[in-house]
Parts: sequence; structure tokens; C-alpha cells
Amino acid sequence: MIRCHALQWGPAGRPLTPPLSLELAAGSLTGIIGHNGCGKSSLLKVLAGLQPPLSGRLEVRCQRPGGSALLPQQQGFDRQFPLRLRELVASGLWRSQQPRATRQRQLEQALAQWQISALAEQPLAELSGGQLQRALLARLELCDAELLLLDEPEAALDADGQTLLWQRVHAWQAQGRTVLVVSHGLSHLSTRLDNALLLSAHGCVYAPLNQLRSQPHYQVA
Ligand SMILES: Nc1ncnc2c1ncn2[C@@H]1O[C@H](COP(=O)(O)OP(=O)(O)OP(=O)(O)O)[C@@H](O)[C@H]1O
Repeated sequence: MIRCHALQWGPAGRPLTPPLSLELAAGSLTGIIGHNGCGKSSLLKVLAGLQPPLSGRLEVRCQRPGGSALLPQQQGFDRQFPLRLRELVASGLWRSQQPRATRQRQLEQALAQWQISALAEQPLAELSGGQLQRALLARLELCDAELLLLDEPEAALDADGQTLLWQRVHAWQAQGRTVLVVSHGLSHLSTRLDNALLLSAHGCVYAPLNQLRSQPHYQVA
């Protein structure tokens, strides 16, 4: 699904890590970890095609055009935009060619799946951070993408929200989708997935999570 060779990314002329070469199979679930500013979010943007790499080769093989979807961090999101939660979630269907009635059913399902049906008519400005995060995840789910790029998806979610999130992540993987999850919490991730990519200015390491614990450039529990 994803193949990169000697890939570098970051601000112009300032690659954030040494060159990265990696292959991730379709249907894999991978964590991306590392300290603040090491380039996790930037790498997701490059994989999503929103930012060009600085150098190297990148191949993201999706069967359908526009087959990837990115869940960005919330801080860049305009909460004052005059929209109701239902309209935000429905925007995940913008590419869908399904009949109107099918799209309506899919929307109601996604709202129920993320337990936000009762909030459907709320303006975005009146949502809590966790409610907004569920809405953004419901929108992402409706994109029906093959490659899902999640930037700190647990942010703002309470314990129930986090349980729901990981249920959906594992369901997406079972459907054959490829999922990448940026996270800070190594110990928390270890119960959720097996392999992760550690980014650092000293080098990138892809390995089982329990091996990454002993890496000299990642001492965060
Ligand atoms: N738009 C931008 N213009 C200039 N530099 C940028 C821009 N976006 C990111 N950077 C640089 O790239 C570095 C990596 O940013 P990025 O957001 O990818 O890190 P991160 O690992 O996701 O950090 P965090 O854990 O804090 O979310 C930043 O420290 C910053 O120097």
C-alpha cells in the first residue's frame, strides 16, 4: 500500500529526519511515535498528498482515486464556522455517487456508530472537544477511504470515546483498510497495535512496539 525510499520531508531545505525507507502492506495498522516536532504530522500530510516530499520516492497505491483520508489535529479547525454537527459529518460523503436515500442512511449510521445522533443539530461552536472529535471521526468513516491517516485521534476523547475509537480502528483494519495512527503514548498504544514507526532527527526505526521501548532516542513511557 505504501512504499517509500529515501524519503525526506519537512520545511524547505530542512528535512526533519534522515531518509526513510519503508514498506507498509495493505491492511496493516501502524503507530507513528516520536517527540514533539519530530515530523509526525508532516509525514501524514506527505502521505495524504497535501505536502510534497523534499526528496526520495513515495508510492501510495490505492485502488480508487482519492483513496486516502486524513484526520488532522483539531487546533487548525474553525469551530466558529456556522455549521451543525450533522452537516459536518455529511461532508464526508462529498465524493459518494450513491443515491440520496443511501447517503442519508449512511449518515444516520455513522452518527449512531459514534454515539452522536442526539447532537446532530448542534452548532459546531457549542460542541465540546470530545464531541467534535467524534464528529470528525464519523466524517472520516464516511469517506470510505482505503488509507486512513489519524493524527492524535485520541485527543479530547474520554475513556468511552477512546474505546469506541479503537473498536472502529480494528474494524477498519479487518475490512482491509490500512491505518496509521500518530500518538505520543507509547505505553497506551502497546495494548492497541503491534508495530510502530519511531521518528527522530537521529534516524527512523520501524519495529514492534516492545522493541522501540529500548531505543535510545525514545525514552518516553
Ligand atoms: N507550516 C510550516 N512552516 C514551517 N515549518 C513547519 C511547518 N509545519 C511544521 N513545521 C516544522 O516542522 C516541524 C515538525 O512539525 P510536525 O507538526 O510535523 O511535528 P510533530 O511531530 O507532529 O509534532 P507534535 O508532536 O508537537 O504534534 C516543526 O517543529 C516545525 O519546525
